Amino acid sequence: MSDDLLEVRGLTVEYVAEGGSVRACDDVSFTVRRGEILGVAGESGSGKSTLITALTRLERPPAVTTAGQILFRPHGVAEPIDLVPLTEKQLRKHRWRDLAIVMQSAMNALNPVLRLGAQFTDVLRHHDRGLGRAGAERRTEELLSLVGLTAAQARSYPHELSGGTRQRATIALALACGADLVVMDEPTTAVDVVMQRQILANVLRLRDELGFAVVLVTHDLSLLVELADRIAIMYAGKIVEVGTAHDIYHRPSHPYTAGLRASFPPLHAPVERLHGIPGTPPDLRRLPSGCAFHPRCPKRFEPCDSVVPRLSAVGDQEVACHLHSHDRSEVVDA
Ligand SMILES: Nc1ncnc2c1ncn2[C@@H]1O[C@H](COP(=O)(O)OP(=O)(O)OP(=O)(O)O)[C@@H](O)[C@H]1O
Repeated sequence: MSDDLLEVRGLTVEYVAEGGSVRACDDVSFTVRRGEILGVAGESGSGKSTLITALTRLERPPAVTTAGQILFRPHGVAEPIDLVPLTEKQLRKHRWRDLAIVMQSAMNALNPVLRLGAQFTDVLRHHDRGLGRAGAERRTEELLSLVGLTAAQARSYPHELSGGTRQRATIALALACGADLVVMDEPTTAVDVVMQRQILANVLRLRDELGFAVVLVTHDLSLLVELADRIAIMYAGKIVEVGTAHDIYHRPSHPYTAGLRASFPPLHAPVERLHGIPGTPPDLRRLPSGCAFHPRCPKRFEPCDSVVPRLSAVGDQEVACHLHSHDRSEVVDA
């Protein structure tokens, strides 16, 4: 069986409006291996949430996927499934069981009028018709204990629980059906830093135990460096660099990655001075010519304002930057 669980090819998502469309995800390609944690980072507006909602086929108008493939290879399936053309009914077969989602706010995922335990047993029994009530309750307890919650908490309504507890419950719910891929969009923004660390440490432990892969979106690069195996950096709707968490942190190749890294506190050293990236991300309706980052880039040179750099391999990383173009003639001729 292929090691690649997910292979995204040329995914393009546009927000369609009368005055013109905005391409918030532009020809995005990457892979997610079985059991790996792939982080996606970038400033606000870079297209992270757009990518995630398209990936899980949850985008709604005005967002439209206009090109690309999302090839998914869940367990027990011989040929990869392209999620892009599937109908909602076809997708339902994969949701929870193969592909689970943890959204920014746990309140959106949990039904406010159902006790926590009932939501778990509903999901479990929907996906396993042979599972009796007692079996579903036992499994619910197991799942809640995985994230440190008690059977007593299963009898609570979501509003009776703290934000952190609700978010842990959402993660347990996402794991209820043994999904191969769990997609998380800023899963801990609603909770304090201590709880954030606890929740993410839980995700890491569960991943080691259960072997699911995670696509984790956050603007917090230092958090990803601690948690992710590989990191994809987005800027203006494009992936500009992908590499191991170690390389992204210690040897960033794209000047944007280097700037993003410098704007976060060091992992294990006192904070001295943080250097932000000058300027702001571009308005996607009026993208700069060439590399979208060039107006903010300290290393720009002659091709940068006229030629869009392509994502290409540089050692173990992939980088879209003219500084790393193998073939400068390609840059000059284009
Ligand atoms: N509903 C919408 N209608 C039109 N354009 C939108 C809409 N939502 C997002 N966009 C456009 O897509 C861009 C990317 O937005 P997206 O939410 O995917 O970015 P993000 O990286 O997730 O940002 P954040 O970290 O703030 O959530 C925005 O800058 C905006 O131009």
